[in-house]
Amino acid sequence: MQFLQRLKAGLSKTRENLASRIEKLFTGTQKIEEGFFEELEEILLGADVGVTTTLQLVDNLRQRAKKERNVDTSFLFSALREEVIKLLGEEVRQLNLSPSPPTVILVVGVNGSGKTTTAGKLAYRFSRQGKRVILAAADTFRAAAAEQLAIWAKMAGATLIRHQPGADPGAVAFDAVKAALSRQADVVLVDTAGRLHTKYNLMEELKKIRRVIERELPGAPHEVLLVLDATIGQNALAQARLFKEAAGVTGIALTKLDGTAKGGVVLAIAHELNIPVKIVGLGEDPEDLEDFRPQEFVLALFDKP
Ligand SMILES: Nc1nc2c(ncn2[C@@H]2O[C@H](COP(=O)(O)OP(=O)(O)OP(=O)(O)O)[C@@H](O)[C@H]2O)c(=O)[nH]1
Repeated sequence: MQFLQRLKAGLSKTRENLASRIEKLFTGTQKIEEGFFEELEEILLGADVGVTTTLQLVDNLRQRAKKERNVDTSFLFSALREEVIKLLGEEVRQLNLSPSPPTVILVVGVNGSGKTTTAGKLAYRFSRQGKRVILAAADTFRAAAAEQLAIWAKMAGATLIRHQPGADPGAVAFDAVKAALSRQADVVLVDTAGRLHTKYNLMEELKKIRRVIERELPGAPHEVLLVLDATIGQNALAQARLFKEAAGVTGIALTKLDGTAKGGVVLAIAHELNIPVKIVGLGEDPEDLEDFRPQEFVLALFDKP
């Protein structure tokens, strides 16, 4: 319940954008005609659900309406919710943890998306579960990134592995995995750079970090978590496509869902990228991280306050 309340509060701008307009449309409609579906399309597009996903959702509703004898708005409202849950998948998708520790989680994404914060929050969460955690500052490009991670490491009670600014990020990842093996750590979180001189360099560097990790610990990284900032809406999709190819992303952490009007982008991510959203960020504090629960997300998005 707490998650739902927090999500509802966080998504209040998206809800204003989506839930109240949908409610107005559904309560104000007497007869289901094409205009109804067109308006629904417009509302979904306005909440950053994206063209492809919106067209698919509304088309599914049209088909369902055709099949029913007595179509009314309450039928369509439940159908819409069902379709969205189908799209997101009903299950909560947990982070992949290795049955034999350490688990290595590579955290990737562009600058400012919330990578360091998410790595820190995860470290905090794992520590609270009694796990031994190593945080690796593989963003050696930006000196402040390691400082920021050091603060999180302290807060979480995690061990920090860092090198000098400008050092080889692969070497940091190497040391972190080695340290995890020798100290019998449970989880290694590798925070990476979000910007280099070129996109090409960044992607090559991520591949290299992956190779180093794989070589040191076969089967790792067990999770490549792409951090996306929900407030950028549809632009998150382009970023995700880029990282999906280069880094072999296995899950998404969607940050800054608190206070965005563009929460509908979750639907587009689920539909168009086929990468599960596993984690959501709902603020800047250590506890502001939750597993993504699709059913509650849909409630938070569509239901009246
Ligand atoms: N409101 C809110 N702010 C967040 C969330 N996650 C991260 N932030 C903030 O977003 C800003 C950027 O986060 P960082 O973790 O530094 O992002 P980064 O991707 O590591 O960026 P670089 O370190 O520059 O590569 C910081 O001010 C964070 O506090 C969230 O879920 N909600």
